[in-house]
Amino acid sequence: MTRIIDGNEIADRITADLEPCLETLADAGTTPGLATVLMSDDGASETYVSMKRQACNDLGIESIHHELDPDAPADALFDRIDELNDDPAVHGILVQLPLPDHVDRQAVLERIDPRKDVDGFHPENVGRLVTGTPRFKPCTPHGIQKLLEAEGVETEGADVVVVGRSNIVGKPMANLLVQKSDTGNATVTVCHSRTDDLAAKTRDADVVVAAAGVPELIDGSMLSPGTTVIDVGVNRVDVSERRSEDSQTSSDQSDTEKGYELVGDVEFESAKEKADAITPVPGGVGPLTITMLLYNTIKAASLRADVDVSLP
Ligand SMILES: Nc1nc2c(c(=O)[nH]1)N[C@@H](CN(C=O)c1ccc(C(=O)N[C@@H](CCC(=O)O)C(=O)O)cc1)CN2
Repeated sequence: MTRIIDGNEIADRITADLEPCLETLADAGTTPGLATVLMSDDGASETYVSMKRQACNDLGIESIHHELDPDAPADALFDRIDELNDDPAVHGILVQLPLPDHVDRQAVLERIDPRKDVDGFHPENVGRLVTGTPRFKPCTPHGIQKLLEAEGVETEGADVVVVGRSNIVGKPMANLLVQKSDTGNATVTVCHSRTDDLAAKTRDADVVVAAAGVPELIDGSMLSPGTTVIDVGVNRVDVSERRSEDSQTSSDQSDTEKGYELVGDVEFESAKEKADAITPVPGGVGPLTITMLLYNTIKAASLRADVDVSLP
């Protein structure tokens, strides 16, 4: 029987375990603060930022929000980051990606004080991750590690295929999984758009992490029985397009109202027939991404205050 992994439930458990960390910090006179910066009018980015702010408010992390016009010059964003770097109430800074084309993303990420880089994207933090001394693990791959751990999926000696080589998910995921650690020790293959015979690679895997950003790239025919399938894709697909593509696909009422449907990088119905365990979209990896951002913000505050909060 295939296990459908409940990301919301795992995220809720980790969030509950973060509460005592906040109490310890409060006793030391610190309330963690997360600054979110949105320079986009993309609906998905707006949704993710508001989910992050809500999660902060629910847990007791101060949420400080900044919005910049997507047409503003890049310097406006650099100036805002400089202010947030200097603000003692801000422990973590998150610049929501993607950024407008005229803004140099790497320059932005490098402008953030690495001790406030709760995304873990600054080169200093990437270097620390690769060398096995992480400060902030990037939220989505860290969340996937937590999810595999919670589900009892052994990574030691496992063949893991990561599909996608982004700096946000694919590369840090591969790096975390090869580390000498209880949640690592895997043999990792990273596949991407130039990989020859992707299906041959995924069929050999014990665990597939699909993070290519291509709707339903992986289907059941590309998996062997018993695989654990982690779907990172959160693709918004036009409801009318989807209906005409596949008459069997049923969209619910709320999808029709929104005008789009969320589709993973995995074709869920066929993959479910082969997988031992699989994450759904929505309700799989996404909630963990938010929770691990809270985790990193608490870690940033505890490092600054020099207080051991015993993070879960
Ligand atoms: N600065 C960053 N930008 C982006 C990151 C990131 O980690 N840091 N990751 C992605 C998007 N992302 C977070 O920002 C994100 C994506 C999806 C979810 C999520 O919970 N999805 C829900 C469905 C939500 C919906 O209804 O649309 C789910 O899967 O259940 C959270 C965060 C790109 N940018």
